[in-house]
This record gives sequence, C-alpha cells and structure tokens, in this order.
Amino acid sequence: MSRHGFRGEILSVPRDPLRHDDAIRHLADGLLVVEGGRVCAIGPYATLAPRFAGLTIEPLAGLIVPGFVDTHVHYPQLGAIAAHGGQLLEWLERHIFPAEAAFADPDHAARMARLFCDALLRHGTTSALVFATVHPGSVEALFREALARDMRLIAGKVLMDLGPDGLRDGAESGLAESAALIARWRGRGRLGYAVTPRFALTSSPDQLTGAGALLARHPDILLHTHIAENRAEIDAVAAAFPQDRDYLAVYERFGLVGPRSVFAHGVHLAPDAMARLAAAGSGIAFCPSSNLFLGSGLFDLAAADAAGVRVGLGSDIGAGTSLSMLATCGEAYKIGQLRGDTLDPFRALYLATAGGAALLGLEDRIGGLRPGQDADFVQLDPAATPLLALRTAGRPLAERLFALHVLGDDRAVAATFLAGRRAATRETGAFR
Ligand SMILES: O=c1[nH]c(=O)c2nc[nH]c2[nH]1
Ligand SMILES: [Zn+2]
Repeated sequence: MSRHGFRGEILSVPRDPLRHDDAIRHLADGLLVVEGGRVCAIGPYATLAPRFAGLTIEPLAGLIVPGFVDTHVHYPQLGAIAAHGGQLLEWLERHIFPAEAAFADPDHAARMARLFCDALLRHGTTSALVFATVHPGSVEALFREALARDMRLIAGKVLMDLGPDGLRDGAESGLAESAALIARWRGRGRLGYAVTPRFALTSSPDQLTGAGALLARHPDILLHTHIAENRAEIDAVAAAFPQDRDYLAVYERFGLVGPRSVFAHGVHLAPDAMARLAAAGSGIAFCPSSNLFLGSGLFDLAAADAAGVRVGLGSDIGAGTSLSMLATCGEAYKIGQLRGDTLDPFRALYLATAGGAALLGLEDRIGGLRPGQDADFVQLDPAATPLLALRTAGRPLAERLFALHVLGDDRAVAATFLAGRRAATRETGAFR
C-alpha cells in the first residue's frame, strides 16, 4: 500500500476538553502519514520524517484539522434555506413540505444529492447524519452520490405516515421501505443507515412501534429524529400523547431512546429528561444557527454537559443558515454568550469533529486524526478573506481558531481530503 505524507500545522481535539486536560493536539510543524486511506502516523515533522525515508511529502499551508462532522442536516432542504417568516410548524407547512414533495421526482433527487455532496465537501464536512425525504428514492440518490465520493454519510428515509398530502407513507409501507434500504445499502463504502421518524407529530403509534422494532433488529443502525425544538411543537406533542409525561417519554415508550439515538435540538428539555437521555446513552445534535433562525430558543449546553449527555453540532439546513461547521461553531458561541456560558474554541472544534463522531458511534473511525482512523481532513486558510488575514496574522492558535469560527465559512476551506485523497478544493469545487 502506498504511503503519502502531509506536512503543516496540525490541530485536532480527539477528546472532550471539558473532561480531559490533555485533549488538544497541536503540532506547529507536523507530519501526517496516510496509508490505505487511514492515518498511519502523526507527529512532529522533525522526529517523524526520519522514520519514513523516501516518503512523498506534500506541504499544506494554513491549518490542518479533522474533517467536520455535521450531526443533523436535511439535504432536501438545501434549496429552501433562508425562507422568510414563521417559526417551526408554520415554516414546515409553508416552505419545507413543498420543497420535500419535489423529491418524488428521481431526477430532482439526483440533482440535489449531487449538489449537496459537493457543497458538504466544499465546506470541509466529510461525515454527516442526514435526513432525506419520505421517498425511498431520495435515500438512493444520496447514497449513490456519497458512495461515488467515498464519503461517510449516515441517512434514512423519513417515516411520516401522518404527514401532509403528497408527503405521507403508510405505517407498514414506510417501515418496509426502510428495511429494504437497509438491506440494499448496508456495508457499502462508508455508508450507514438511520431509522428516521420525522418527529412525534408525524408518525402514528403503529409506525413508531415498528421503528423501535427495526432499530432493535439492526444493532448497526442509528435512530435519528427531532425533539423539543419549539414551544408550540411541544404543546402539540403533549396534546397528541396525553398519556406520556413529556416529549421524551413518547420516544421512550416506543423503544427509540438508546445509545444509538440522535435527537436534534432538545432546546426545551427539562433536567429530568436530560438525565434520562444521559442514562440511556443517547445524544443531542445542537443546531445553533437553526435555533436562532426559527426563533426556537437557546440550547443549554451547560445543562447537557452537567447531565452527561453527548452532544454534537448540526447545521440543520434548511432551518440552519450555513452548511459551514466553522460558522456553526461561531453561532454556538453566540448562544453560549446569551446563556452566560462561554464556549471555548477548542471545545467547539471538538464538538464539530470528534464529539460529533462519538455522537454517531464513529469515535474509533473518524474525528481525531488518530492512527488507524480514516484520513479525512481539511486544510483551513486563516487568511481566506482580508478581515480573517487581519485578525489572524501572527496571533496565537486559540485566537486564530476563534476568528475562523466567527469570520470563516467555505471561503476558509482551501481543500478537503477524504481517505487521504483531495476531494474538493476552493478553486475547483468537489471532484467526482
Ligand atoms: O428543524 C426542523 N426541521 C424539520 O424539517 C423538522 N421536521 C420536524 N421538526 C423539524 N425541525
Ligand atoms: Zn432538522
């Protein structure tokens, strides 16, 4: 197997800085050695290079970080980003359901899947947990594009037998379609499947029961849904499920709350629900730009941390306002400011990389640039714009990183590497 080296400034945060003093790995002049798509070695150039005589070494300017992990994003909503007016339930009806209905057309799904994968890579996102639509073809289209690029995507057909006209499956047919997708795509490339009920309001008890059974039957798949995002949504769930003590209890009753469950938002979870999530080993995708855009509320990261709930970051396009996980870190910081809880830039990078990987059960595979992990990484350009250049020149690492969060986006991603191969550059876009 051929080896290839990359030399540059390398930063990774493989463990949570909140819980580990030595979490930050910084190499001012580092060497990353890749073999067979995996990290073979990583360390200071001066000590590592002599161990790899004859190695082809490519210098990379800027800052090398692990590929970003977006733990909650809706690919069919890419064209509905920045839709004006209305909080969650109204926004879904007005903007999102019509956009998703268009995915009944396989050609549209194929076009949007291509655009989405290209866009993820241009933003430095190499792994993601993705909502498709109710149409099985929307998952097929996404998996085809991700497989062709060797991206690590986890996705699922949306279960919504109580959805609006034109965007509904049957309780049974939706589950059968999910099972068929699992059988067809499991184990191909770096793809994964998530059972994906939209939220408690759009699935019947029969469908939620079946979702729980499907999850129990397949120990390698995830559960991906929304929870406690918006006050009106929570009131509607309480009215629809009067026998359950809170929103989480609905999912608990149907066997949907476990160590492979990822819940988007959790903005309005009471301490008791946070504690139950932690005890179950479930995690939350914190989606700051979405929560601000829809006026949903301010996620309490400190409460999740105190309870011991695993957290990753999500762009939540189309409610989110940027696919960039750099920008998402910046938005998470602003929510922290409004809560009196200052988010450290290294912790933010952890949440956007190894923390997200852990949320998806992929901590051994991605997120930390550790030997043996997939060599998915990003070359950031701290001087991508005149303002970034002004703010980062000669500054300490923490300041440069924070400036990238607040001022950066896809413009600051010079190149994205998948399994050690250049998969996109700022100049050329993504390669197919
Ligand atoms: O942010 C969100 N986006 C959605 O598409 C959705 N559906 C249910 N709840 C949701 N929240
Ligand atoms: Zn969402």
